[in-house]
Amino acid sequence: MLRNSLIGSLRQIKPILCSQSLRSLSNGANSGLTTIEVDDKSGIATLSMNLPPVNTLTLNLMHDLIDSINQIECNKSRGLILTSSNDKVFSAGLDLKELYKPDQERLKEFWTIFQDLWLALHLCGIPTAAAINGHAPAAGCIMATACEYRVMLPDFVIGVHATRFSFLVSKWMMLSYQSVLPRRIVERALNQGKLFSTQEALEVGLIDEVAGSKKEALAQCAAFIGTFDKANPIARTLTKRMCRDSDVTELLRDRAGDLRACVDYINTPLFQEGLSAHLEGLKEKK
Ligand SMILES: CCCCCCCCCCCCC/C=C/C(=O)SCCNC(=O)CCNC(=O)[C@H](O)C(C)(C)COP(=O)(O)OP(=O)(O)OC[C@H]1O[C@@H](n2cnc3c(N)ncnc32)[C@H](O)[C@@H]1OP(=O)(O)O
Repeated sequence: MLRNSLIGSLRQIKPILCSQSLRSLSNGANSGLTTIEVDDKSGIATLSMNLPPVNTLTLNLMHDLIDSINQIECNKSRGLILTSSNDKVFSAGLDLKELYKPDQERLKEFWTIFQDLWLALHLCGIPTAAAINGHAPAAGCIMATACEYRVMLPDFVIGVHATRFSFLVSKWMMLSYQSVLPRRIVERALNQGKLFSTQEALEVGLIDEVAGSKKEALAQCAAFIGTFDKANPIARTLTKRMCRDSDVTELLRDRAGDLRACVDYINTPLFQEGLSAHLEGLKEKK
């Protein structure tokens, strides 16, 4: 019953490219904001975000990421490693400019594609790992928590600091955080608007390992993906999705309701004033 409902709901987001032959993966279908490199020996695909200066999740980057995840999954790669081609920032999270005094229709599209991206990553059938080679605040952290394993480089920060600028997070974003960290730590960290240093993130379990370089981080992610070699891939995929069922059901059950609540909240003076101050702060930092 649970399995059937899960498979049913998963069909909604099944990659539409799966019938095509995609052995040589390219980003022809998107605008080049991501790159995919498949290691011929291991069969593992590395998906890099490549939107200077800080990989903000714009509509275009999110579209590209979803296309790329679908391509990698359809091509039956052995695993997916998400990383950044910027050596200082993994992702700065959602594009704040999209949230400031937004055009209402575009805001709806923006939030819907963010939901899609999280679902695509969270339910990706193959093993996933994040090589976090730079700062990963807010939605950058949420993308990393949607992966199955996290390796991070030293001297960066990761976490959801939304409350610092009067943002809330959706329940599904909170559940994503909570799928990695104990609830009491999530509650405290979300309320504090805490960004964890690499070392703190390791201590609480937000990341699994620290790496000395990006090359090492990719190797550690690949080693993690290798740990599934003895598992039957279909059984593994179904098991992963069953484990994640309660996290995604919350969103799949009422995507429209989530969209409405988020759009309403983003339009409040509380949110807009907090965002305006945050954008000023980013400018003044210079
Ligand atoms: C009751 C109902 C409940 C319903 C629920 C309601 C939900 C409401 C939804 C609200 C949203 C939910 C949660 C939010 C998720 C997000 O992801 S919001 C984004 C948060 N991210 C940040 O705050 C990160 C901000 N950036 C930084 O801290 C730094 O940039 C950095 C990542 C640490 C990198 O620093 P550095 O390398 O020094 O680069 P900078 O010089 O700071 O930045 C370069 C330029 O990029 C611009 N920029 C940075 N981040 C963003 C961004 N997220 N969006 C847009 N633009 C960004 C920065 O301003 C610089 O621009 P220029 O000055 O023009 O060069």
